[in-house]
Amino acid sequence: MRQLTKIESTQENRSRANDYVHEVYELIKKRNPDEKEFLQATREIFDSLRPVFAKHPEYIRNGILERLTEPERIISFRVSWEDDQGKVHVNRGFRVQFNSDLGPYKGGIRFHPSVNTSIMKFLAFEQIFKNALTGLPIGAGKGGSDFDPKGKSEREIMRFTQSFMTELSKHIGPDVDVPAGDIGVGRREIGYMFGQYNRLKGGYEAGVLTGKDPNHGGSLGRKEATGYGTVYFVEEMLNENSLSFKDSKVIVSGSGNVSTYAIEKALQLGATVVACSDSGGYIYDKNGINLDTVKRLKEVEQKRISEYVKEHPEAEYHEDCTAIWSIPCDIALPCATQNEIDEIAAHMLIGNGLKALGEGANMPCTIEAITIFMENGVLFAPAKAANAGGVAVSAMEMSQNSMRLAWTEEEIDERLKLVMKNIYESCKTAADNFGKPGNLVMGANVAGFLKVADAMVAHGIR
Ligand SMILES: NC(=O)C1=CN([C@@H]2O[C@H](COP(=O)(O)OP(=O)(O)OC[C@H]3O[C@@H](n4cnc5c(N)ncnc54)[C@H](O)[C@@H]3O)[C@@H](O)[C@H]2O)C=CC1
Ligand SMILES: O=C(O)CCC(=O)C(=O)O
Repeated sequence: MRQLTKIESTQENRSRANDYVHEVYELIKKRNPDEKEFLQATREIFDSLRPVFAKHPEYIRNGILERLTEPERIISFRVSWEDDQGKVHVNRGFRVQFNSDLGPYKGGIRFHPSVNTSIMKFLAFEQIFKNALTGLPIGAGKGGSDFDPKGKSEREIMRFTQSFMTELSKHIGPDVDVPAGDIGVGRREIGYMFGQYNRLKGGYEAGVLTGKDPNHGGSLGRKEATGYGTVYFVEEMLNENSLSFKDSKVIVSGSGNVSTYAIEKALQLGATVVACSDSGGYIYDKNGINLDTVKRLKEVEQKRISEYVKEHPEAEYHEDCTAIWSIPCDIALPCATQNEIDEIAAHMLIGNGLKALGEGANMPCTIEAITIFMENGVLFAPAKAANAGGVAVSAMEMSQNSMRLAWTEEEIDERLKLVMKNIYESCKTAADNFGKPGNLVMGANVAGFLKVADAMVAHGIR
């Protein structure tokens, strides 16, 4: 971590920093008026960075904020495909290549009907800071399509994914841009994309995608990494405050990749997980949900979470997934999607005794909800830091692919734990150095920013 405390932050520097941040934010609003998720993500960062610019006028001179908030490249393309009945469909594909100062663009692919430019840009923007925090050599990107995988047959998913990759393949490569999974994209879709990429290139480029099956070039531990990493990070934060997962009551939203393995690790650390959800509703079991059933329903049978109560009549199912936050708990892990916790949910959780929250999903809490948590003394682990374990193990997959070898599960887990611990320490130190001890939101934003800003200065104005 850089030595930051020696530089004076004078009144003049502070007001120049405020003016700079204000001017750039106004510019971004003007340039991207309809991109509410992107504006939300930038606003949260900007609020943290004022003190940094007061101490580092060189970042203002180098136009870091203007450059950091404009993607290096946005690729948008048509994805045509044929369904099982022979009907032709057209979806829109995206890849936002946001920043390459620390390494090849790196970030997941999302298939969900809500995907649009704003959501792609917010996710790729968040990825800049998250990837920087890992300390690994990866830049930032994100991609996806407004394709809805729900209700599609196996062959339809394959045809769509191949068509998507036929265009995307022109823009990626092991040293250029390395996509992975996100909502709606797991090992199966990565497998189809990998097959299609190599078919088009006429070779075998192992490092072009991560999240592959460990039997076919993937890393052990990648599937578990985001969920496990989130719990490791939260456990660091809890321990610092003489708390732990042991004997605590936990709620995890979602029941996909991140949620499943966050639940698994929380259980291993002695917690009781009383609720989880999908986009249709949530299940609640006061004695603790059965993870084996959730895994089978979701990973194998691809069913709705409502099916759970057929096998566990002692549990309750409620439609309206947002009501999951009305259940009393000590620790909440939102692991489903953006803005799933608003002010109302935040007040409910606090009223029911919430002690800590860890963001497994990207930007699951609104800015207003974050403020409420902080003002009420809830320990808060922000997504950029807490869910960085997934991309960290992706970077490890890239290393293994380059070396043409495979590390063991234990080796990956040790490395993941260390990365999460280091991220926690960097966030804590940055928050201390900038006068907001314990504020990990500010700490994550500042620590990630400094890493990438220094690289941008070193690489010249471009
Ligand atoms: N897969 C990864 O390695 C990483 C994922 N993330 C983030 O974690 C979140 C979840 O991603 P994955 O688990 O990969 O996706 P997934 O597709 O495996 O699972 C998403 C889950 O969320 C549920 N869901 C969607 N909207 C919901 C809503 N409004 N309320 C309740 N449940 C809802 C879905 O039914 C599904 O169970 C996303 O925000 C993603 O960007 C972040 C870092 C890495
Ligand atoms: O593993 C990766 O490259 C990307 C993970 C991701 O999309 C994320 O961290 O949000």
